[in-house]
Amino acid sequence: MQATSSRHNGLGRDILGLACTFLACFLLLGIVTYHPHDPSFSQVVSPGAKVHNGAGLAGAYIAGILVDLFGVATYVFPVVFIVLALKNFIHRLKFPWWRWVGLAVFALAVAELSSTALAGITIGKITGGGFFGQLLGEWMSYVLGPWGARILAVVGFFAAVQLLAGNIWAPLFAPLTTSVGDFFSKYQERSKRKERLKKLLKTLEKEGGDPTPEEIEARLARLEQEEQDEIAGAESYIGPDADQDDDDEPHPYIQEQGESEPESWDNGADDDEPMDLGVAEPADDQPDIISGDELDEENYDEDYDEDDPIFALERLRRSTRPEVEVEPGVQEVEVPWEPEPAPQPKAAPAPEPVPEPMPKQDAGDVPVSKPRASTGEGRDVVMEGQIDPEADLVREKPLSERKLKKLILPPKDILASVEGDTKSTPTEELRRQAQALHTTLQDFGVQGEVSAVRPGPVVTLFEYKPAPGVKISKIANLTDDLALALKAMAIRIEAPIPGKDSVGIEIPSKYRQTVHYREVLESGAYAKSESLLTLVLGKDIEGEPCVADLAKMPHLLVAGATGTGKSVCLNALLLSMLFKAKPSEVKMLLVDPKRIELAVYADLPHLIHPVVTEMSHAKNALEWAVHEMDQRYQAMAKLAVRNISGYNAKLKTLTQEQRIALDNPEPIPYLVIVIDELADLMLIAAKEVEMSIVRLAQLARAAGIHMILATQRPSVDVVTGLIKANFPCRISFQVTSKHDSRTILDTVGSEHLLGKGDMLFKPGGGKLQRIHGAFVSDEDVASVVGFWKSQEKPSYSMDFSSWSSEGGEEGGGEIGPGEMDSDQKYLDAVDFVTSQGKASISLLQRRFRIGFNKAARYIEQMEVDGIVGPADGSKPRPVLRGRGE
Ligand SMILES: Nc1ncnc2c1ncn2[C@@H]1O[C@H](COP(=O)(O)OP(=O)(O)OP(=O)(O)O)[C@@H](O)[C@H]1O
Repeated sequence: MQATSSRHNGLGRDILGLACTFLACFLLLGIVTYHPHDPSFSQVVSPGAKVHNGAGLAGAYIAGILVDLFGVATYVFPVVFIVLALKNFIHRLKFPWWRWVGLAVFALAVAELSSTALAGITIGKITGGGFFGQLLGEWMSYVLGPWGARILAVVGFFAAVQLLAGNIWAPLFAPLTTSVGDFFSKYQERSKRKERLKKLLKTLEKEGGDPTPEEIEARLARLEQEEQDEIAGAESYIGPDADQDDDDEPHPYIQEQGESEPESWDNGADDDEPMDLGVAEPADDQPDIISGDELDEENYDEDYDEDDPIFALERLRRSTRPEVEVEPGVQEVEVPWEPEPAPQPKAAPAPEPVPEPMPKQDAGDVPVSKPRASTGEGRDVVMEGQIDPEADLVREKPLSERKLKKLILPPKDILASVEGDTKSTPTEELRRQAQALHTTLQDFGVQGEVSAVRPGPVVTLFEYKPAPGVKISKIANLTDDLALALKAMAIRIEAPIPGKDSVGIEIPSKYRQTVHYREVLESGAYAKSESLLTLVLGKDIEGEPCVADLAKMPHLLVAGATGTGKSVCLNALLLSMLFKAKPSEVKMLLVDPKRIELAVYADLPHLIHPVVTEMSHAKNALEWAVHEMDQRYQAMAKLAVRNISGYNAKLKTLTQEQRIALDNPEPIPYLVIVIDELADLMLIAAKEVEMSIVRLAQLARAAGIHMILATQRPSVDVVTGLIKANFPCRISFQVTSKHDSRTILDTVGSEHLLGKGDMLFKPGGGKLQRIHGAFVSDEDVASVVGFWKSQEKPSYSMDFSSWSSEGGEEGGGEIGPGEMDSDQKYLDAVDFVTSQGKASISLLQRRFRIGFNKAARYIEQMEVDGIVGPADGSKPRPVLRGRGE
């Protein structure tokens, strides 16, 4: 039936492919051996005259008519048939419509050009553009003029080549655009420096005194550093400039992620480290701009400009320079900003609060770093040529240095290669099963016929069309009887199949195939999905890859009996995000009461907190998430946007002044909260946990916060009605009873699943879908996590052990004047805001790496102490006095 028809299809395609191959060869032969003296439709030769064409009389006639009509462009015709032949032979070969358009435009452009601009051009024995070329040329010259027509034809030619061959021009012009870009950025930097120096000289003039050139240079360097700090402060999350964003675009040939870079605000560096930006740029650029090369004797004389402050400084330097012969190298050393290229200057933030330093051998522990027997290739965690060939070296380097490297997404081949599991049930066996099914149903008094058989990787779907008058509930109730009669482990009946007049009977296949995670990851479904939160689920019963978008769900509940594939599924879901999103785009909060299931994710840079294993901390974590959601809503309200994508998009359009006026808003990454065992969490504080989860589930979508909850106890005290009402998307693995299935999916069915990742997926509002979960091994998980760890350390911004007390104190009790005088950090914060002349919560959060509550308390205390003024909307507060004044 189905199999037979697909075999017929395959045969038909093969025959068509052969026919196209013949036509391609025949045409090519006819065209290449075309001779103008051969007979054709437009030329009669005397009978018995010799035919020169290699394809005989037929070739002569066909080539003749084609050459008359298309001239040189005739050569395109064999190509058309070659493509058609390949398309029939190679099913996966894609030749989309725009390539056909490209081919047509190419032929027209060639025909036009060979009858006008390149008239007289001969390829083989074919000359000119034929009838159509001539017609097109004349018409275009009439409409656009001769030159206009030529330009359009040339542009058409190049456009056609681009359509056919992809973007080949960009790499060709890349060196040119880069050098032009470099030239302009150097020019810009130089002008900025001139401005700065002008201002400084004016200030110095006002101040009086007689500074030495070295002092001037030192002040200039300081000034520059301060400016960079300011910019870095403002852009600490966004990144210094658009260029860096562009740099982050993955290489199209390394990683097919054009598909997955919707938000370009990420600069690839650690967003929480403003000073890195300062360190990143000047090391190379500063000496270029001022010292050594540019101000040496030659340049000085050559580019001399009376008004140029740089030369004014050099004049001063020369006038005060001691008359001593100085070696050129020594002079370089004396330039005051030389020791500062990689400074940790005064505005540098406090060191990152990384609670547990990453053990050196972390990434080395990853088994994948060893060569794989299956592929025969080494699969180092850091792929050769993509980050650094020597992974160890990368790990040894200081963090700041590594941040300068761009973060790249893991390549898909970091996963173990999969071997095609192609053993499928023989057609004979399928026929026998269909017959047995038919007979058994007849035995139970159900009339009808098997209308289609669809074999899949794990189960085979038999479509059964009941005779008129048969109640489908009668078939649905026969599940166990059919399983017995067909000697099947478990049978699931879908009655009816949506949109069909049949009932689906799913019987386990004789040979169960494993759905490998890599297969689905490499499928078009995953590649095409642009969401950073695309989740790989597995394959449907017909073997089609299935992915889902967590951002749309917007939360997911996963339940199933123990040992049925939940942990593997969670790993697959987490990995799906790690293949698309950088730490600055998606943050994760993992809660793992069992302590071992998610332990492999420790030190993943996407984490905002080490994997939470203490349930009291997990409760705090959920409360924090609610608080974070409120903060995000406030931030979005400030920019008058409705969700985080709007927020991040609007941020990019803000000017520097607007940003400062809005208190330096920062881009908001997605936050994905994964709880591996909800039951354990509900045990300690069911009401509070439920309240937090429900609140998040109801509101967090717009704020970019999404939850994945897993449980092996799908009882009503864990998966409560309130939680269920707010989690429309659910996955159920095999469960032990109908009752559990109802608790999870509101319907029966998951008790008939086969375990080992076999699941029922309930999309929000949609029909239940049976999916065979993708299998991902622990080694693969470790490889991907190791890949990220080798690029960046986590920067934990939260501590849930102290969050509760911090939150508890918020707004609680009056703070007396001077109450915090013994808190050194508070005193530092006062000094800091005094030096800045303004104060805001986010400024303190960034500068001192403290939580929102603490920063808010500091600001409140400063207001009580009379150091800062009252709040004025979203503007920073003014500083009224310094400490001790
Ligand atoms: N998609 C899959 N394909 C093939 N086998 C799978 C798949 N998912 C899980 N398995 C098999 O099932 C076993 C149990 O899976 P897993 O550990 O994920 O179950 P679990 O539901 O998390 O169990 P527990 O609740 O006890 O932790 C795995 O060791 C694996 O061999």
